[in-house]
Amino acid sequence: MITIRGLTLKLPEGKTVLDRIDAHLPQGRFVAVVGASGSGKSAFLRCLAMKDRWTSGEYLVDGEDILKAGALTRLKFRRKISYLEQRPILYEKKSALKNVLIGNVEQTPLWRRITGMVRNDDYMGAMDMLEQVGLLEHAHRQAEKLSGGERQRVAIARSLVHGARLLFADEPVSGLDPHSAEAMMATMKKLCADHGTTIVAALHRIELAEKFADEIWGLKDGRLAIQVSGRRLTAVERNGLS
Ligand SMILES: Nc1ncnc2c1ncn2[C@@H]1O[C@H](COP(=O)(O)OP(=O)(O)OP(=O)(O)O)[C@@H](O)[C@H]1O
Repeated sequence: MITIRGLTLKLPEGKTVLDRIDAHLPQGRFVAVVGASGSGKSAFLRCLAMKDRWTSGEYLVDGEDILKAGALTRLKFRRKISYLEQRPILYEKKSALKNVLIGNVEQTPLWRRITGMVRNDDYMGAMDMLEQVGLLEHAHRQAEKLSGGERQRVAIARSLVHGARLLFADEPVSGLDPHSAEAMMATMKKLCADHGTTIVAALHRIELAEKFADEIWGLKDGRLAIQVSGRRLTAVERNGLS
């Protein structure tokens, strides 16, 4: 269980981007973060992924504040989390499988990186991940020949293959056609339900959040204005976010 207490992010010039956010993030949940442009969705995800330094607050992981923990505890936590960019960069000439295997590079000894030799375990792990994101049949297709949705799924597989259990995805379906966006949302939902991965994704489209996410967190001017679970937003809640 992860608990966020009083997460605040202030910019050096004084602007408050995130304002005393409190939330619980249980394992295996698919959380959609919605809100108007500029409400703080990206900043929120970047703070949760520990890419931006919190101005104040507590980030409790199984009861321990990870922001105050020792280097080893922080490192262990960082290994469990992954951050997916809006437009992930893939090695265009390499296959989907190779791209996923590259996710393991940081855990690969130098001599194997140089020789390009892949351990059987890594190969199986990458193929498992491709299967989980529904891309097994495209494992050997070059990245440049994949559709936008397929590329996003390669990126998800790559970000989870090294054992991350917690994925923060910034607008993972932006730029995808409606069908691919739905397929991507279904893939993320399945990763949470079947594999216990916890996913927090920023989304522009509330109807996608309502259809696929377990919880919807609504940001308004850097504050967590709405937290709903298992239901659609009311008209008042929707209007309040815009
Ligand atoms: N490093 C920064 N420097 C200046 N302003 C920033 C910085 N980071 C965030 N902001 C400001 O903080 C607010 C929140 O930005 P953020 O990108 O998190 O919003 P968002 O909800 O993700 O928006 P969008 O949906 O347009 O991507 C915005 O007003 C933005 O301009």
